[in-house]
Amino acid sequence: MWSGPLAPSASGDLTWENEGSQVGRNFTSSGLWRIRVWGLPRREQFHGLGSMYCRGAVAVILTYDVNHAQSLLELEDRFLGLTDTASADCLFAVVGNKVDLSEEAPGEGGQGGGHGPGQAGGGGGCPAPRLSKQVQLEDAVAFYKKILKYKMLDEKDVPAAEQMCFETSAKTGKNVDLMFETVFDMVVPVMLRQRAQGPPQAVDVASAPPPARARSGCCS
Ligand SMILES: Nc1nc2c(ncn2[C@@H]2O[C@H](COP(=O)(O)OP(=O)(O)OP(=O)(O)O)[C@@H](O)[C@H]2O)c(=O)[nH]1
Repeated sequence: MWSGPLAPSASGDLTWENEGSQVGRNFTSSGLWRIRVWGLPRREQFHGLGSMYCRGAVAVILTYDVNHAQSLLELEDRFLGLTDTASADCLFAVVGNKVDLSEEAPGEGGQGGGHGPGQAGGGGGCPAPRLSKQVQLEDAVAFYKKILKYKMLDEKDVPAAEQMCFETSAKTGKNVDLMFETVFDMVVPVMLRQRAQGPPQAVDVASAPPPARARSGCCS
């Protein structure tokens, strides 16, 4: 299901739009484009758009950087409120990205590292600097539980935190398919239930009565 433009293993450059601003070039990152909609943008001027994108959403994927503790805090402080417009039975996933930067590379002895910027799709034979992982999966699980509290959802009625918290790498593709497939497997029944429960919000133009023919001026 998640092939094509969402496949993180695909390579090649691509530009894409994020809330109206061109923010990136790198096809590997495009695997997280949909995540970006909810987790970003960081820039204040686009924040108003966040709640617009969340309106009626059946799933929200909140993404942070496992190597920057602040990015998880920001999800709570700045982005959780944007989900107020999501649908009542919206599913939430919490995704820690860029795990490749703090994972031990094969054959390496596990030295700590500096804080160079992550560059998915980079390469050229130079070993990437290793970062120290600042956010653990348990922190994401705790955040997921905060989301449930914020949304006043009962843990019994929603998927378990352990099912909805992931650690991914858009660079290596680690867990990206798993995350999207898990979310989609859960979202489809929610969407079907919503459809069965009520008519769509959209106006059905096909069944609308034709407008009375207006008399035009002298030439009709
Ligand atoms: N190593 C690594 N780099 C990544 C990963 N995902 C994105 N990047 C890189 O991180 C940089 C920022 O990526 P964006 O997709 O623009 O994400 P952003 O959230 O706008 O930026 P940051 O929050 O600063 O990471 C780009 O150079 C990406 O290629 C990943 O999983 N691993």
